[in-house]
Amino acid sequence: MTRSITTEPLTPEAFAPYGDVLDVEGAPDKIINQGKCGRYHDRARVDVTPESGGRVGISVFHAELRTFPYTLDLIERHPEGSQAFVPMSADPFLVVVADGPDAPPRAFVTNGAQAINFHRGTWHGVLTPLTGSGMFAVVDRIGETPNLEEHWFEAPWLITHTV
Ligand SMILES: NC(=O)N[C@@H](O)C(=O)O
Ligand code: NI
Repeated sequence: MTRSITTEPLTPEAFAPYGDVLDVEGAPDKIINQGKCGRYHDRARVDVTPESGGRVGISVFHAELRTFPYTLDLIERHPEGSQAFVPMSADPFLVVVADGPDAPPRAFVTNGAQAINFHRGTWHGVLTPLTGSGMFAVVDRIGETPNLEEHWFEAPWLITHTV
């Protein structure tokens, strides 16, 4: 049995229970660089549990592009750290989150000018680019522990998208 959900546009309000949306909506917090740059200051909660030996790191992911309908058969979470996906091309990508393994997932599509940061412990789908280079800077916890809990669905979710 395949269950289906459809995508919704990504907004900071809708995503708030799961993480942060990084964008340049509204006025910047600071104007810097001789007035040539707006700084949207401290807009994501990076958490790497240093007390458990974690440190923050920046990696680059180069992921294959995916298409709709997208079959979601796995969600995961990182109990010891947050995880940010920062696209290195101005392209929309799919962001899947869930309140728990037994809760229906929520699927968001970014607008091409957004990055996201999953809060520590947020159930999410893996990095899922849709168009562009598939290249992302990923800010997350570097440490000796796996920092990964996976849940494989008995029945996959089919994610559809209507433009
Ligand atoms: N495994 C890994 O580094 N990436 C996943 O955590 C992911 O969310 O894509
Ligand atoms: Ni992850």
